[in-house]
Amino acid sequence: MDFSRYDRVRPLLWNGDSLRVLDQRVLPHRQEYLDCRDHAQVVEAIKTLAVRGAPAIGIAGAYGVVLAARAVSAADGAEALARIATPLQELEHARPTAVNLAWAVRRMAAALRAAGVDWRRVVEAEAVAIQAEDLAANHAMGRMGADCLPTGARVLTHCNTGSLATAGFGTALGVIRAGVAMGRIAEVYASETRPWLQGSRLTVWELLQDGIEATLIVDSASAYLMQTGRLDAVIVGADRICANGDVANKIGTYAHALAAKAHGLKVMVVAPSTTVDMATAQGADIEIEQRSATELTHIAGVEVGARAAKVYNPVFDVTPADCIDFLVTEKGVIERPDRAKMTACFGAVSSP
Ligand SMILES: CSC[C@@H](O)[C@@H](O)C(=O)COP(=O)(O)O
Repeated sequence: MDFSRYDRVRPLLWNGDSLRVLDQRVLPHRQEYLDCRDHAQVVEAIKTLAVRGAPAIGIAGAYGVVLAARAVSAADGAEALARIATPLQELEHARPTAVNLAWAVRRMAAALRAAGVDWRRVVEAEAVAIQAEDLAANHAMGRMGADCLPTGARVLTHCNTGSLATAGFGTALGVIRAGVAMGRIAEVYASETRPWLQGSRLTVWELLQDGIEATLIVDSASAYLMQTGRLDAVIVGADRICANGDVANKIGTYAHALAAKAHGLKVMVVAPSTTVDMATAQGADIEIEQRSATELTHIAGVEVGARAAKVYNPVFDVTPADCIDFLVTEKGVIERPDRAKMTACFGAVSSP
């Protein structure tokens, strides 16, 4: 099936000299691209969420390595790598929870280390390959995930896992696009995703570009929708998937998953294998990013919270493996993931 009509948005455009980043901070009201010409601008774009979503920050990080490497002169790849140790650290640690970023920076470093005199060409080709592989993985996952759904499914998704969060098409949103195209999905609900509103600002906008109508709900309405029989499945992405199948994803995912289990609904997690981190044994070992208090106290720059309030703003949570019915990667679908099934599919450690 041809999904091209559902595949229009591109968050990252490499033009050979610079990385153009669709600025997600100002969507959906303005569509503006930032032009990143050095690795520091890429780091800033990742930290400030101009580019966000686990696979997308991995791809941005890869092009950040290209820009860092181009700024040095060296006889071969190994010498170039030695000269960009600090930029590599800055890129790898721009955000802590999504493993795709560290994975991509390490894969780029490995390519550079092995490259000879033509290292400039090699390093650019590696970043282009990372981006192309992510798009291909999303198309494959879309089909496989949609095949797991009953015809006429009514689904809820959280955060934004679409083209904006990836090379294109999306992970969980890719399954939703494919499911709509294949006639498997009848209704889509998107939770607004406090505090940064990835759901209401980005997911709803993306789906509208494709002519897919989504119904927006507040995050805390999901259990009520399940209780009143309006949903069949929850479909989400992931920022890091551990060796035992535990999944870190946007804060609120765990609550949706618990409610789904209490009401007998299916929970599907969709992510490329670049999100799998077999070196992290379990969810409790994942560093959960904390972001600024103003994300809660202000909305669109306007202060709405009481000034003296203490704020705690963890932006990811961990859904235990036993809440997950389907784990979809480009390598296939794992039902009820656990350590043995994860090891059989991904081996002991998957990072380069
Ligand atoms: C395909 S994106 C999967 C996840 O990265 C997504 O659900 C998510 O949690 C993104 O968080 P964000 O803080 O917006 O980068």
